[in-house]
Amino acid sequence: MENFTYDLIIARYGEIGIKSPKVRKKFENKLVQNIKSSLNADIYIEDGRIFIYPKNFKKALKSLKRIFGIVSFSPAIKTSAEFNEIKNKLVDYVRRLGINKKMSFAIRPRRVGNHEFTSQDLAEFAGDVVVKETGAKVDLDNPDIEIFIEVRHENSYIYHEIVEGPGGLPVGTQGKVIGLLSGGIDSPVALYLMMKRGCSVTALHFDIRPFTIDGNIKKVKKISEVLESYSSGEFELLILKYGDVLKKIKKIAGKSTCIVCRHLMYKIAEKIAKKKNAHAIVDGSSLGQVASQTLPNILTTHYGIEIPILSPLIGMDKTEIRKIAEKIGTYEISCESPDICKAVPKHPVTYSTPKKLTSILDRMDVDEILKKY
Ligand SMILES: Nc1ncnc2c1ncn2[C@@H]1O[C@H](COP(=O)(O)OP(=O)(O)OP(=O)(O)O)[C@@H](O)[C@H]1O
Repeated sequence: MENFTYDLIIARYGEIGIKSPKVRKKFENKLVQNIKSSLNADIYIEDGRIFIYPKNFKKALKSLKRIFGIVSFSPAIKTSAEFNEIKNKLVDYVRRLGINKKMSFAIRPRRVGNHEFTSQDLAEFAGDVVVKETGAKVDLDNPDIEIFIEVRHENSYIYHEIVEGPGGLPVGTQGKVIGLLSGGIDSPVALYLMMKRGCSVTALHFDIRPFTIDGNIKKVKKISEVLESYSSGEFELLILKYGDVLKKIKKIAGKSTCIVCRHLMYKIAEKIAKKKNAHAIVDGSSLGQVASQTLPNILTTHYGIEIPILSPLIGMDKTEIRKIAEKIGTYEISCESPDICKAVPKHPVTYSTPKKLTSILDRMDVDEILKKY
């Protein structure tokens, strides 16, 4: 690909295409806006394809892998729908690709609009051009290389690569969530998955020092930078001091420290959700992974919270979560230093109840705590 100069990138979207025309238009516009916020380019949408003319090609190819909503894309050259012009460009293209007589190829034609030829005519013509130019053999079932020629109205596009995009929905089309972001492996993955489903994210990190090491904040900031690179500019990180609150919780809650700690994090997140116009809280809980993540504890920690608490990792095991973390680039950062909370009791409760939680909260001035956030 390095030897090539292309004219444009053709990007495809998936799920947006099956929406009603009104929703589709809205999502398409958001996708274009997100692409524009990530790269400097002229962009057009036509017949369910996005035509991107970037100022910096290399950077654009890298950026498109991180824009949700894009299913795949292809760097392409453009010419008219005239067979002679297609021939000239195609000859140049297969030369640069280095196709030779030992290789096999297939032409994959596509046609949109009214033309005097069919897709089959186009494939036969183009196949002939390539055979004459290179001596390569046609193999439609298992070719060494596929050459795509799309004729769209008065233009044609030639390409040979289909690069996988991240899929999902454009960030911002599904509103905003408050994401609880620790320095661990799980929560960055949870937030990534919600961005992939179209949510913009305000990430909250509760700074629990002195119950953790100083390096944790630096780690959270680094993780946030990675997450931000997938967000098309719709990500922010808020770091909230929580050490003094945790001190109080530990003193009063004893074995239930983790339950009360998580519940108050949700309470604070709920308050911030109202301020930020967010519609849900997201965390990285995965059922049974640690003591606070049993079903009774989940019920208790969620008690009295009036907006949904979403846990996209709830049914995943550690290996699955780790794989995604590696793929998106947060795993190594999360592993840089251990993310241990020194407030965790020796024997944390695994079966708590809302009644028990309420009795502990009654002994704390929760309103006073919430006022600070
Ligand atoms: N200090 C924190 N700030 C913000 N959110 C937190 C914090 N600690 C925990 N959370 C949230 O609570 C979830 C469960 O945390 P817990 O420590 O019980 O499990 P974990 O498996 O270690 O999670 P992670 O790998 O995300 O740290 C986290 O995934 C995260 O969403």
